[in-house]
This record gives sequence, C-alpha cells and structure tokens, in this order.
Amino acid sequence: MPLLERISNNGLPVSVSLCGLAVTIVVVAALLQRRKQAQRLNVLGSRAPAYPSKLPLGVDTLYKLVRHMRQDTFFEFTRELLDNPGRTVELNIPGGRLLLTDNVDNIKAIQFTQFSDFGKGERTHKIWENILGDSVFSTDGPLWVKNKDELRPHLAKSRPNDLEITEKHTQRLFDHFRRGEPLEVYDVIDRHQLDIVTDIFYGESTNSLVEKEQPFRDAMDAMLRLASVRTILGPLAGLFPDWLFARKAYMELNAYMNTRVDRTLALSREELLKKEQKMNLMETLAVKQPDRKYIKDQLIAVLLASKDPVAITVSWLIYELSRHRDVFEKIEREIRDTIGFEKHPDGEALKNLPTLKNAVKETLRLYHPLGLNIREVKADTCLPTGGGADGQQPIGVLKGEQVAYAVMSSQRREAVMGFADVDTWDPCRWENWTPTSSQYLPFNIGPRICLGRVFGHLQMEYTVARMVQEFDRIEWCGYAGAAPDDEPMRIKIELNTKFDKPIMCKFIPRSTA
Ligand code: HEM
Repeated sequence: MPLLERISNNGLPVSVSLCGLAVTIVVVAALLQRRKQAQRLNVLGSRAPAYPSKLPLGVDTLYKLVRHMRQDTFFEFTRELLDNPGRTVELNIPGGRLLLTDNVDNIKAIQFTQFSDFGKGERTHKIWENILGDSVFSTDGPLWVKNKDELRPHLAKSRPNDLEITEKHTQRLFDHFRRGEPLEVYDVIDRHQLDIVTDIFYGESTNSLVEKEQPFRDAMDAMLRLASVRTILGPLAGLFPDWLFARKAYMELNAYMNTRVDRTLALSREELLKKEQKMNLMETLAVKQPDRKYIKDQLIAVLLASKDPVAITVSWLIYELSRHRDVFEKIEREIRDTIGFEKHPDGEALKNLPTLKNAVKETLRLYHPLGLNIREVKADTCLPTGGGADGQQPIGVLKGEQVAYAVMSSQRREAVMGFADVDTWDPCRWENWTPTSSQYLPFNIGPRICLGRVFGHLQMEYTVARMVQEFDRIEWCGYAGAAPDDEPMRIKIELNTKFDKPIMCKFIPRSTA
C-alpha cells in the first residue's frame, strides 16, 4: 500500500500524520548523527560529564538555559553545572553539543596554547552579522588579523586629548550626580561612556547625557538583548532574525551609522590626510578603505568593545564603594596626599593611587564584564583536561561544536584564587597578592588579547578618581522598590555581566557635605 494511503487509513488527518512522520525523521536522523559523533569522539579522548536531558535533542536543557537567563540565575546555574572534578560539562541541546568549562587549563588552551583550534566561527558570525558584520569580534583567520592590525594603532594608545574629552563628559555626568536625588548609576555611567567613546573614535559625541531622546543607544541595547538570547539558541537563532524581531532598532542603528559614515566618506582623501595626527578612527578607516560597510562594522565593534566593559565595571565599582566606606576613604586619602581635590589627574597621577587601581582590579576579578565567552571548534581536537571519572583526561571535541568558557566563574574559584572569600569584594587583598595569568585574565591572553586595556584602565580610573575628588560620599539607596533592599544583587548575563536590579545611589558633593 502507498505510504500516504497507509497514513490516512490510521484514522488521523493526513497533515497531522505527515507532521509526525517529519518529526520522527528529524529525531532519528539527529540520533544517528549523534551516534556517529560519539564514535568519532571516542577516538579523540574522554568525555566530560553530560548534563542529563529528559527530552529528545536536549530541548529541556535548552529551555532551562533560556529560563535561567531570563530569571537572572544563569551565573548560579553555570556554577552548579561546573561543580564536578574536571570543572567541565557537556550540554546536549538542539543543534549539537555545547561544552562549558571554567577549568583554567582549558581556558588557557582555548585562548592561547591551542588558539588555532578555537575560533569565533560561522555560527557567531551569522548571529551577529547585522551588528558586528565582518569586524574584529566576529572574524577569524586573515580577515581577523587585518582587522586587528588596522585597529591596533588607534586603540592601543591613548591620544593627548583623550582626558580632555573625558573630562568634558565627566562634568555632564556630575551634573546628574549633583541633582541630589537617588539615580540609577548604570544608566548615567553607560551614557557617559557612550558619549566619550563616540566623541573620541567617531569624532562626534552622541551627547546622550544632555539629550532627552537616545534613539541610537536604545537601538543598540535592543539589538544586543536579542543577540544574547540568539547566541544561546545557537542554530535556532535563524528563526528569530533581528531585522524582523528588532526591526525598529535595526533600522535606527543603520540610519545612525550610515549618516555619520557617509558624512566622512564625502570628504576627499586629501582633506582627510591633511588632519594627520588629528584623524579620528572613522577618518583613519575611511582613508584605508573608503567603504561604508567596512567602516560601519569596525566602528560598531569598537563601540561595543570600549563602552560596555568600562561602563559595567565602573557601575559595579560604584555599587561596591557605596557599601564600603572604608575603601572610599582610603582612595580619598591617597588623592588628598598626592594630587589633591582641585587638579585633575593625568596618567602619571593615577599611577600613585594604588587603592583605586586595586579596586578596579578587584572589580574586574569579581564581576568580569565579559564573564562568559564562546568559541567554535575549528578542527577535531581535544581540550587538555576535565574528562573521565577523575576529571583529568583530555576531552575530545569535534569541528563545528561550541565551547563556552566562564572567566568570571574561574576568577571566583577558591582552588584557583588561593583564598577562601572568593565572592567578597576586597581590593586590599591585592596589597599582598599578585595573581598569575591563569588566575586573573580580564583582558584575555594570547592572540585575541584586548586591544584597549590601557585605554580602558585609564577611563575607569580617571572617572572614579574624579568622582572621589568631587564627592564626599556615595550613598546606596536600595533598589527603589524593584526588590526588597536586603536582597543580594544578582548577576544578569546579557551578553555582558550586568546587574539584575537597578543600582540606585545618591552622590553627596564635597561642598555641601
Ligand atoms: C574593562 C575594560 C575592558 C575589558 C575587561 C575588556 C576585555 C576584553 C576581552 C576579554 C576581550 C576578548 C574577547 C574575545 O576573545 O572574544 C577583548 C577584546 C577586545 N577589546 Fe577589550 N576590554 C575592555 C576595554 C576595551 C576598550 C576600552 C577597548 C577599545 C578602546 C577594547 C577593545 C577591544 C578589541 C578591539 C578587542 C578584540 C580583540 C580581538 O578579537 O582580537 N576593549 N576585550
């Protein structure tokens, strides 16, 4: 009997039966593929413990990951998952295996010793296509090397007027602080950093601290929020394209960038070259390759790289300073004894503020802003350790699989840090503790090391030093009704490591204290 006839004879409508058949075929094909992969993996090495899934293809595991992400318990969940001898776990989700690790030897292999085995990969490129295009953050191989080489001269140094520009926007930030009302710290710090980096790298600030409407910032936020969920969804991300699910943001982002890039492209090469040392990044890129998409991709990547980690770290730092008056006062004493409260610090002056430096480093340890990162396996290979019953055996990984590594989690492990109070913010520990590059790696190690680490440190230290010069204290004001004030602040993983509740603080100026 023909297949269709047999299906219709079992009493179900043909469409339902066909649907069931299609699902069965997909599931069987996936199971067969997994069996083949298991055979290849056995040849390569051991396996990490697998997180148990109850539903085919790990649909329930994916659901749990998304749920924990939405409930801001993702960080706690990953710590739970990694609580095994090899600090590595295998998650089977639709689209394939995802390995998660905070084992420092594995992190070192991914970032450095086996760099060529792990890349950003096609999947990341596809998911981030409409935000990062072909930029340094989303490419591998020769294109990534070219991108990095072109950005390095501009990002790896700070320019003579960087602090002047920073000060202009810092004054605007302080205008908000001086209003005397509790304010949401991250909101203004994020705008502050956006205004600075667009001023420095684009040559035109968004001025979001003084403008009422912030369409560009809102658009970027909407695109990033969607992209972080799409990253978890992996191969299913294609079902939720950003140009459709964040249409307004997608249009706004493009309109904003195109207008600015086109304005620069309208200048002749000679006009641009005349500016010599004063060329901003947008102009430098326009001279190198006068192509709208190329310039736009690089600039958005730089904006993302330079704004978010700095703004997030400074916000966590203010949160902690508002709760640690002793540390605030120690920084205050160091400022009083060196530059005083009138003169603005320069790079040299900041070097003489050890407690401020330690506070920044401790914040990067405890709240690493890029806490979780992901790589695609480029060829069948092994992670050096974390497999087998003892958690010491190499783990086989297959080309195309995804490996996520959690630096924030490794920087909070007692066995790695060498002290017990790993979850406590304590800048003073740095007076007697110099971590190795396996213990503390906020800027990555190896070829993909952060290009803006000097600029980033300068921004963070300058902003906080100026804050302590101008303000007598920071008062923590609870969560403004968003949650009971005695609830701990949780970490919200939204691409970066943010806060699940608003950081509400009041800044008391020195003159009125
Ligand atoms: C708190 C401040 C910062 C932290 C913690 C930080 C951290 C990082 C990390 C962990 C990476 C590696 C990302 C990956 O491998 O996927 C990275 C890459 C990068 N960072 Fe930063 N960053 C900071 C500030 C900055 C600033 C201010 C800039 C620009 C001025 C910048 C520019 C870059 C660039 C261009 C890359 C890409 C490097 C590559 O893929 O080759 N970063 N950063």
